[in-house]
Amino acid sequence: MTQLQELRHAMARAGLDAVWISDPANVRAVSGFSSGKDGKVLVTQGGATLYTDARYTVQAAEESPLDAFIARPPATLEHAAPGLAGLRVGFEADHLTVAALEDLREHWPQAALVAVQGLVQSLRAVKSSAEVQAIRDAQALADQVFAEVRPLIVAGARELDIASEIELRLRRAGAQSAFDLIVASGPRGAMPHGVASDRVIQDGDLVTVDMGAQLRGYHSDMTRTVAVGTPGAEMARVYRAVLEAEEAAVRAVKPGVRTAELDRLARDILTGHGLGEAFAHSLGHGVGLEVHEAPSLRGTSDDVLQPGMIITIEPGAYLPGVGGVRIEDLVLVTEDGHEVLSVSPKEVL
Ligand SMILES: CSCC[C@H](N)C(=O)N[C@@H](C)C(=O)N[C@@H](C)C(=O)O
Repeated sequence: MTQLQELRHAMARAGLDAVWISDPANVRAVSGFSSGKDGKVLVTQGGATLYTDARYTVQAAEESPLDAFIARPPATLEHAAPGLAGLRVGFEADHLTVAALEDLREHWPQAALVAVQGLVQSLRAVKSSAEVQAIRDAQALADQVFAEVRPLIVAGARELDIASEIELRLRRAGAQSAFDLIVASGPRGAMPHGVASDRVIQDGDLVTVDMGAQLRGYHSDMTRTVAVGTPGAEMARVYRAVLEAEEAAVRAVKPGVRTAELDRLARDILTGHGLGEAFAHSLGHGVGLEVHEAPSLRGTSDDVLQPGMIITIEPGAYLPGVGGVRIEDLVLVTEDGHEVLSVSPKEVL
């Protein structure tokens, strides 16, 4: 079943006649149009139209099988209005701005507008084989770039030097960085999202490198924490604890497992090492057209793993004023278990 067919089933279950898709990743998912931020899609039970403007006439025809209507608002909304009279039309409440909702109300006075959340996102959680290949390729590139850059992570280098080397190599390979590169050394490692700064790496530092490639619209995500010289005994102990939690959670990945249970498993191990409070975020998330997407591996999540999901497993421990460790793998849920897509070696400390 195509994503559009699945969406129509989901719409019927939600009692919707139509849905107005404005989230860029969702626009891309249902239409194939890669400039999702400059496009919208109206899906009804009988049709689907991509709305974009004249900058994208050629691109829309090349990328999307959907009928395209080339105009800017309000002409786009006026074009859609007659077909929506008397219908229940969903809009993406987690993306549409209040101003854009007012526009819909003004131009579609005869439609019943219904706030929906996660309608398309939930369909994106299970990847097609083409999507799995795209993410596999993005991760393979990230692994290759990490291997090239690892020797440059030495005392005297700046975090920014490492980040710019990674970005340059990704760019040269036709990709780009999936997010602002995290290179957090020494005490800066206590910031889970410590983007690269001008700090000079010191002998004895642990350095957390969290990087991903964006290739053909799909993302990868991986973290390695590496040692420069010999780290102190306390941070080496923290590293081993995080590695133990990470490996245990990866081993437990298989269809049918509740993601909240995985988070609990990793958290319990860190708690056993006195690091429960230091694990300041969720165990992981799905990865695809966005770096963070469904499923969520948060302790409060109701998500259950299914074959075809691609998730991260990334426990961490962050000690303010001292440093931090995160180790993250990108994992494909398979029919009978899992496959780890990230192959960069993990240090043994
Ligand atoms: C700004 S994208 C950062 C990507 C990074 N690999 C990452 O996912 N970091 C996690 C610590 C994170 O942000 N987790 C989220 C899902 C959370 O726990 O809320």
